[in-house]
Amino acid sequence: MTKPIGGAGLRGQSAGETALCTVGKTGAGLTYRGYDIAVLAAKAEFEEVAYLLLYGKLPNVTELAAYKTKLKGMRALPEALKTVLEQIPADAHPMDVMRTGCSMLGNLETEQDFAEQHDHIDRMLAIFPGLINYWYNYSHHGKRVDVVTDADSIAEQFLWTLHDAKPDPLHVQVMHASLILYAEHEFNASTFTARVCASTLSDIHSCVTGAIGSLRGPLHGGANEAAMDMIERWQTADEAEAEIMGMLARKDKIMGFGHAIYRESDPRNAIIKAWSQKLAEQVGDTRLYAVSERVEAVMWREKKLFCNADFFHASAYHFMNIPTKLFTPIFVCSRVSGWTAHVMEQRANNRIIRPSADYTGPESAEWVAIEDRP
Ligand SMILES: CC(=O)SCCNC(=O)CCNC(=O)[C@H](O)C(C)(C)COP(=O)(O)OP(=O)(O)OC[C@H]1O[C@@H](n2cnc3c(N)ncnc32)[C@H](O)[C@@H]1OP(=O)(O)O
Ligand SMILES: O=C([O-])CC(=O)C(=O)O
Repeated sequence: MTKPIGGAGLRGQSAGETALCTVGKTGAGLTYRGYDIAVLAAKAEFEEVAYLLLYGKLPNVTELAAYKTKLKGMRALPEALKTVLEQIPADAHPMDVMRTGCSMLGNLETEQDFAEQHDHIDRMLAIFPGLINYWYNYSHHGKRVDVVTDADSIAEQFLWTLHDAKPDPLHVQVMHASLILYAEHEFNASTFTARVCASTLSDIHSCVTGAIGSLRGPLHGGANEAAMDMIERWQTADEAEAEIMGMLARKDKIMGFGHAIYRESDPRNAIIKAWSQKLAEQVGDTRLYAVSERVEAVMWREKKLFCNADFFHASAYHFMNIPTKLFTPIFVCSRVSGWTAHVMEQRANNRIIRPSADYTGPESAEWVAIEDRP
């Protein structure tokens, strides 16, 4: 079934060109610069994919090693940023922490010229995992974690700075796949936000700060947390089925299902689902994976709605002992690569993004002096 063109949410309308990504072009596929997501997720490290998006080609051995060394050297948090993070309370939303952290970084290390863009982008990629986990550990456990670790990759750095220990290699492998799956997705809401901001010739931190705000919402990146909150309420697959049937009858939105572009499946789902199953076996889970699978089956049977990238990410992250509130910040640590690739693409061929609106207000209104108004 093809989706109708036009209508609410600019659905089906082209809002520009990109050489970065195709979404659902053959009905279900996803490619980054022509490479199939399934191949990238199976064979690449996240840094290779970030390099592909940001520098235009897959790196060779020397280029990848140099890129990882560069990123490794950019992990330290400025003291002023630590001070700001330490002021943010434990009950703050971690996406608000990401937004503030990114904005503060822009105050401390302001992009003065677009010629510096690559260095600022690489700095954000390198610093974001430590940034959120420094705040998390300080606000929740009173602990100042060292974010300058020996972690070999962004995937490992996230888990290492979260748990303040070298992570399980299987978990690092899953994180690479997860970061690759989340890296880029054409003109989704947060990327479009970044491009609109870039089109005014604003600085890179403003583009990313705005994008973080868009990703925060439960209809976009926030769905992975919302999915987790939902599935962890259920003890058995049968209970999950009964509850989902009730939610559908009440016309509730089921988080982690449906998509604005894909019609029959999200190609990222099968990949993260397989990892979730493997992790379930590792931790001896007999509940969450079974619950998730049943919800998937019921949603397809009842509504022909399929899991998007977020649904099985919930259980996968949970099995790796990642607190639910940090799920969407991981999305940021990944998608910053796609956002900034789009910012550079926008800057390279810019015209300010300024669509028109169909006016629906009154034709003309008569001025009434304030003392005469009802
Ligand atoms: C990484 C990501 O950002 S992926 C998206 C993450 N977001 C979520 O998982 C939130 C839940 N999903 C949704 O809200 C939607 O599916 C969106 C926002 C992703 C896409 O929205 P739209 O493009 O407007 O959806 P679409 O046009 O396909 O909806 C068709 C119908 O299915 C319904 N529907 C879509 N998704 C869901 C859902 N998750 N649960 C229940 N019903 C749904 C819609 O309400 C709509 O019904 P209607 O015609 O009676 O109004
Ligand atoms: O494309 C979208 O609308 C949402 C999405 O899946 C993403 O940003 O990864």
